[in-house]
Amino acid sequence: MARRKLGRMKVRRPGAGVAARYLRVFPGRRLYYEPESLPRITSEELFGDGKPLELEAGCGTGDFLNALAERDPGANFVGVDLHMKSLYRAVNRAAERELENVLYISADFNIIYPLLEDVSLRAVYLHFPDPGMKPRQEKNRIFRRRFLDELHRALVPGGRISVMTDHDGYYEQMLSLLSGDERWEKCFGELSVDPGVKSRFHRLWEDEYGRTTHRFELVKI
Ligand SMILES: C[S@@+](CC[C@H](N)C(=O)[O-])C[C@H]1O[C@@H](n2cnc3c(N)ncnc32)[C@H](O)[C@@H]1O
Repeated sequence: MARRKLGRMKVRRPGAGVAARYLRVFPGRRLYYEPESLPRITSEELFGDGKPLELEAGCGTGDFLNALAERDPGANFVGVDLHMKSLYRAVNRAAERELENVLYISADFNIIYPLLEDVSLRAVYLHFPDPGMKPRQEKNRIFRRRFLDELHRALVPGGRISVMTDHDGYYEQMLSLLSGDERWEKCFGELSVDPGVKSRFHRLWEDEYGRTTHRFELVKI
């Protein structure tokens, strides 16, 4: 099945109050040229408290992140994605559940790094990232050397990156980037966090199309 077919879905635009509460938009030009004009991705700046912070890169419709937030009110959760319709769905569902500890940001994760503070994130999730439809789009992948360097800087000691992908080629590239990188404890197999809810793409690839999910965690040493 063509991957792009998965993008079709009907979503209602959130009302102004819901958007103001749950959605932030960080335009690309501003993020790239004037990141200091945007809020930093910390619990203090985004939620006004000092709770541990977890982040999902390419959160899509937020099914996984909203479930994490509902399960753990003692922490804050931020989802970042480029696709506004997916974010609308994530935001609408956060509002329906009256979650107080989740926020969604419309932004390109590949240029968001200046907003991440050192030693500030407890966990990062990268689940079913886009592999790119064409070879020339592979350069837009999120999992690359800079991703590992910046997240190693931003995670607390013992902090985790959780990765899942159904894409064999992307998985091979991840393993090759990780070979010889001794900054992480690498754990393959079941993930340590399972909110009991699969993300939209996890359901699609695993349950509907029977694809195998590669999964691993990197724990910052
Ligand atoms: C295959 S979907 C997976 C979504 C979700 N993690 C899930 O498992 O259902 C990949 C998501 O990554 C987002 N994405 C791709 N490149 C991105 C980037 N550079 N910055 C932020 N989001 C990105 C896409 O918009 C899409 O929602």
